[in-house]
Amino acid sequence: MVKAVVLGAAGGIGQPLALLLKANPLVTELSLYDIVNTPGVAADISHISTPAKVEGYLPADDGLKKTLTGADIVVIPAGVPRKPGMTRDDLFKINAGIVRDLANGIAATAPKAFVLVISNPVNSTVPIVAEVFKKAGVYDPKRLFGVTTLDVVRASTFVAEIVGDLSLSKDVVVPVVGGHSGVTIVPLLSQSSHPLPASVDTTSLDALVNRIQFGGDEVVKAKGGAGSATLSMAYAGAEFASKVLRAVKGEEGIVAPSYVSLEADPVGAAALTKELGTELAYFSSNVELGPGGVVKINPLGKITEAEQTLIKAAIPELQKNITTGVTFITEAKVEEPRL
Ligand SMILES: NC(=O)c1ccc[n+]([C@@H]2O[C@H](COP(=O)([O-])OP(=O)(O)OC[C@H]3O[C@@H](n4cnc5c(N)ncnc54)[C@H](O)[C@@H]3O)[C@@H](O)[C@H]2O)c1
Ligand SMILES: O=C(O)C[C@H](O)C(=O)O
Repeated sequence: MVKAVVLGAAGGIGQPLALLLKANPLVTELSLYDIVNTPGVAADISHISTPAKVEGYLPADDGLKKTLTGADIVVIPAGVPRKPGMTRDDLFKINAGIVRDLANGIAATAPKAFVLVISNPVNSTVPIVAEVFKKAGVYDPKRLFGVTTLDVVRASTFVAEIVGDLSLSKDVVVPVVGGHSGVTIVPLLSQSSHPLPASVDTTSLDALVNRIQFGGDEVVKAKGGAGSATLSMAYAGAEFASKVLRAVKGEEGIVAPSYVSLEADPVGAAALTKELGTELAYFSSNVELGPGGVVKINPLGKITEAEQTLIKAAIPELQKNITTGVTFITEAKVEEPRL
């Protein structure tokens, strides 16, 4: 029995993600939560002829608690998306509080669930969830993931396009490491399962790296104010959730990049830190998954000088994003009781 939860389930990502989870044979119960429209979304999805039982809740009548009771995996796409001209960090002001409140709900009701954070800026929202869990005394770094799968999906697609055979895109594996925003997104194209054609010169390679780093902006621009990636994100989120669930069920050898706390695997973290040449509390690297979540954080391995330069550029930005997330909780002002 697996109960999956989507928080933010009526949104652009939430609806198709809920649909894909309903279609996942590993999911037996699907609980949907949003501040609007969840009963309608749940009623609609519940008519799909797959086994998962579907419920939808709003905040009233302890809806968050009912949603989360018995949850095994919680995926969070709640929050506002970008409009043209905004960075993901511009979303922090609104999304930090949303993610904090939802994390408090998870800590109280489903502290053992695997938590997959989609809400941006991921580099900061994952530390927010961790700090909330630490405060509540329920933190297990092996169970908390920032979803960076969309970067991996984009890299696979764009490489397949360049190789000239889109039918390969499902098989192309490119590790994308670092974090999930602009320069913190570092594709390791030298480790691509499918090497780039010799015709790809340095200029084209730089353009490809840039497209993977700023693929989100491409969609934001194309949507012209109507939000950011939703459908490709739902696909990516469902893929990553499925990997976590397959690993929980005992399938071995599941590896995927994800933005995790380096506390999840101190041994792997030590090797990674040596490669990075600096200590970071969170980083997205290839992570081996098992029944308890993170089993091993893999090192970067052999990378090119150009990739080393990209990593160097990512580090200060990541440091800043992590501190922003951590201090949002640790330095939060205690609200004065109102008389
Ligand atoms: N990690 C990634 O790769 C990635 C990719 C795409 C988008 N995102 C992020 O995902 C988030 C959602 O994007 P979207 O396009 O689905 O936005 P959206 O506005 O379409 O949907 C967000 C949903 O969250 C709900 N919501 C707001 N506050 C809530 C709360 N307190 N509790 C529960 N639900 C709440 C809204 O009602 C809405 O239905 C954004 O922050 C976006 O930047 C991340
Ligand atoms: O670009 C965005 O704001 C959404 C998401 O993070 C993406 O990469 O598409």
